[in-house]
Amino acid sequence: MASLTEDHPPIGIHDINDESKHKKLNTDVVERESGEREMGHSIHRSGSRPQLDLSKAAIQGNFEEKDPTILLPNQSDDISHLALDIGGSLIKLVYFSRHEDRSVNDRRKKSIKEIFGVSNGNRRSYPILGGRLHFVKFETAKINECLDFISSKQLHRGGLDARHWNSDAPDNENAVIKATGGGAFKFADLFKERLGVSIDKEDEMGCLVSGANFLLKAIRHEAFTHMEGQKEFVQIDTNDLFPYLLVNIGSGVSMIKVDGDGKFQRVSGTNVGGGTYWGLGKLLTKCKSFDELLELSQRGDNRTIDMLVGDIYGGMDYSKIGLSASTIASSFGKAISDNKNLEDYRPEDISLSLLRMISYNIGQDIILETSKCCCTVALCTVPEAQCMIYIAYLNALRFGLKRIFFGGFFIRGHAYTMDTISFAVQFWSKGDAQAMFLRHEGYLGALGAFMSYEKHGLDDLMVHHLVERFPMGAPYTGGKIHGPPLGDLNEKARTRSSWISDMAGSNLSRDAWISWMEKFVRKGTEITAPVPMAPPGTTGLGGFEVPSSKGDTLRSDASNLNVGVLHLVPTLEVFPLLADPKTYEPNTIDLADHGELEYWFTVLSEHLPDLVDKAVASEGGTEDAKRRGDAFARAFSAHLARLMEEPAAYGKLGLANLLELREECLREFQFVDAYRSIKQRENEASLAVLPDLLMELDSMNEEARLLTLIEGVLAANIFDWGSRACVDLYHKGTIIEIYRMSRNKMQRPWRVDDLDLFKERVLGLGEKKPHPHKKALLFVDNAGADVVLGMLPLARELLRRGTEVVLVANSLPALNDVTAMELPDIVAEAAKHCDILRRAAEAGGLLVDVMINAADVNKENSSSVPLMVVENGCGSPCIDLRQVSSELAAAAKDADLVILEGMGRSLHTNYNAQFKCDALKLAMVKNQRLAEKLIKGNIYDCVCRYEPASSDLQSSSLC
Ligand SMILES: Nc1ncnc2c1ncn2[C@@H]1O[C@H](COP(=O)(O)OP(=O)(O)O)[C@@H](O)[C@H]1O
Ligand SMILES: CC(C)(COP(=O)(O)O)[C@@H](O)C(=O)NCCC(=O)O
Ligand SMILES: [Mn+2]
Repeated sequence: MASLTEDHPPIGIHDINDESKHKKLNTDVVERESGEREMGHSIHRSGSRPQLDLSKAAIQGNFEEKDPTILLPNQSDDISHLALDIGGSLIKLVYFSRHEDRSVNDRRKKSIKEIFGVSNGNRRSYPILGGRLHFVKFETAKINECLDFISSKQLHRGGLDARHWNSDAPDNENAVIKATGGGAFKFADLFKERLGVSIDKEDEMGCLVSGANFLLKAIRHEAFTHMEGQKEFVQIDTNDLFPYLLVNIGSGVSMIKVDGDGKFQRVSGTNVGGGTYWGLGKLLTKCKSFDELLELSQRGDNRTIDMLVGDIYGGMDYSKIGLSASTIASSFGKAISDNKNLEDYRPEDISLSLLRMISYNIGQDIILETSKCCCTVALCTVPEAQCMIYIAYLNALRFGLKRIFFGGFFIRGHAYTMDTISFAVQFWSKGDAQAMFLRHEGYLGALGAFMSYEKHGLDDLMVHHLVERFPMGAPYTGGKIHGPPLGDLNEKARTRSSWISDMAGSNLSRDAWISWMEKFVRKGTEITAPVPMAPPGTTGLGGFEVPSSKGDTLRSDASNLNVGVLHLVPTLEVFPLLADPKTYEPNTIDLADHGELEYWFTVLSEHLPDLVDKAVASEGGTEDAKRRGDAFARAFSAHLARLMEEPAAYGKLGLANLLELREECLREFQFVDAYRSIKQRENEASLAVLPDLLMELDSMNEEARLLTLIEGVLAANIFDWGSRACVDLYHKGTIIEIYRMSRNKMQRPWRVDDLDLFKERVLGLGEKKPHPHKKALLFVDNAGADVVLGMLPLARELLRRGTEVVLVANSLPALNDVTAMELPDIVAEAAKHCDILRRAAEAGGLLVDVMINAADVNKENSSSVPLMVVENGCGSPCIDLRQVSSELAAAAKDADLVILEGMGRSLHTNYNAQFKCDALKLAMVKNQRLAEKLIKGNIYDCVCRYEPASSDLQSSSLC
């Protein structure tokens, strides 16, 4: 069983290459490092607080360098980003790292700022810089490892980058770290000695409370109930949070009545707590870790060692005082007469007996303390932890508190412990009070200390500002490469290329759209999978065993996979056009249904080898890339395995979360854009034929044109490298065959077909006049044909009708989705051949850098409704509209039409979303099961769902 006392492999992916660097940093590390490695040496990265002292700043080294190191000699103690809770058993660290600087040359941004008047952080008097909150713990007994960790990351000096700007300077005399817990006093000198920093001591109870308040207000899925193995997240109404009882079970136990921010009273406590259980357990069982001890208890039978009432009363109850024969009369009492040695008892039984005894004693002590003694409780029949919980309940009762939140590392996310606690609270309160647990149970104090830094500006963070992401702990990143090396990329690509051209030569002339389609074929033949289609197992998963599920036993790695890094993105906002953000649920598919989870688990697992191949090839197929590919596969598989075991481990789980997790894992291992070359090739091929498509469209009447345009969007949505069925298609046929098949499937009625309704609005009907929308937000999906031949022509049609168009694309790559960074070039290329697009793009500020032939521009005709591009704030094939970029939120303010395109954005998420404005959801369903479930149809069926904003919201017609 792995434990804190074992030597973990080094932390983070870069450590794989340099095992000596962090050797023996023995932690339950829950953090990510990749982002930090990506960072440049920029001034913006110097900490979580903006108050940098820039006086005497100087560039160090070569002025010609792109990102020269900047020295800030006077920067002192005002970068707050490390806080500690040094407890009797564990040291908890919370630290903040800045997001990597993404200030790339994005011509889109300038115009967006001008048009919408938004810039990051303009809602605050000083900017909050985006970053990440990391959670790490160490054993207090191994404080030197903690100091090494802080020192290796230079956390005491304002972050990783500090070593760049001040590497030769002596440690800063004035540096101060906020810390709470007894160790803040005990180890203050050690910190000064080893790190040169002073400890600013914060009150422990105050920190616990402010940590709990912060979590309960800012994290969507922080609090949960746990009954009979079922975890259920509770959305706390922040206006109705107080009062509550906070029971922190650490080494000792504290019970705190919380009435508000900074308003609390410690009402009870005891010295017999988690530390007692662990300490005695260690002595008696020789267990090496707390988890091992806890796991033993699950297989224990305390009756072999505890003296029960029945043992004393000859098997009978002592009914006069209400004690049953099975009640523990004396913990460990049997050892008196058994005449056995310690070795003769099973460690499992000792552990369980101890767990019960400790809990019982905690209860009894607090009874005395609170003068609420109840002798029936002293020998009560309820199991283990319930006595102390009874006391918690008594206290809750005393103060009229209905909610009891349990924190502290004793809980350890342990299902058995939580179930016992919940049962007891429910039992004694007759269902009136509720026990709730916190995902960041052990980090309340450290978070509170972190919050106590003045002016770091995190106090008013809202739920949508925080995105939790899951890095991998050390055990999964330290592995070796498995499987044979990748084959010869060129050879495979050549073979495939000639095969595709053979196939492409046939049967084209029958098609009406032959002119541009023919060219597409020619271009399309160049679109080969740029990476080998290696058989599963040759990379990534080869040789890797996913951690086995152990049913109800504790997982050694669970604490590495329990809490993630909290990404603070203060510029995220709730999409303003959501009809009701409170009831909005992005996921259409709830993975709480185990059958559903199993299905998607299989889909994602089967897609993994192919994805790893693409990712490795996208990074040049180097040894390093293969190593990272392998680590990515391990990490993602471990997450999937963990979620299979406990679907709610990381908060409420929907399909969108799984798909995002995959993208996050790729980024974790520095796969910046796995489908980059596929996207490029498909863009080129599509752009080459766009003018012909546009010509053809222009020759149609407006009704035929609108139909063809919507058909085009649906047909082109087939180019989806995330769908197993589609990827299989790409292996079997040419791009042209796929497109043709797709167009042929376009016969109406589609499975969900509201086109007539949409047409009526856009073109009018009979007496009804056309009523163009003022402004449309087009959430685009895939690169290549999807955006170029599908969404751009649709955008052009809207522009032509006087509708302002905003193309909304991903901020970060995900599968073959087009990103906001890529779109301006695509639009610019398209605009070369299209006046409407060109003028609109100019008006939208997208064409500022493009060489436009002056003669082409008809000045009189140059005014146009604008075409713009905004980023959506995410990097996933799905979209959670509770967390979008501020620029999208600003762009949405006066929009009256939202078009969501693709399976991820309009089916997996948002299929049931209601908007304040008209909404058009367009997608091809590229998964049989989803087609059956969602639209009672089949794979490749299409959805054209139009929902007008009007109060008489019409239900879509399922054909
Ligand atoms: N990995 C672990 N190592 C040691 N103790 C652990 C571990 N996980 C859970 N525990 C339990 O958590 C207790 C410490 O809880 P914590 O909230 O950190 O309190 P403290 O601040 O007093 O150290 C330990 O005494 C033990 O019962
Ligand atoms: C990841 C996707 C949502 C992307 O689809 P898109 O949004 O591009 O239409 C989709 O490919 C998907 O659900 N794939 C997994 C299902 C499957 O392989 O059948
Ligand atoms: Mn997509």
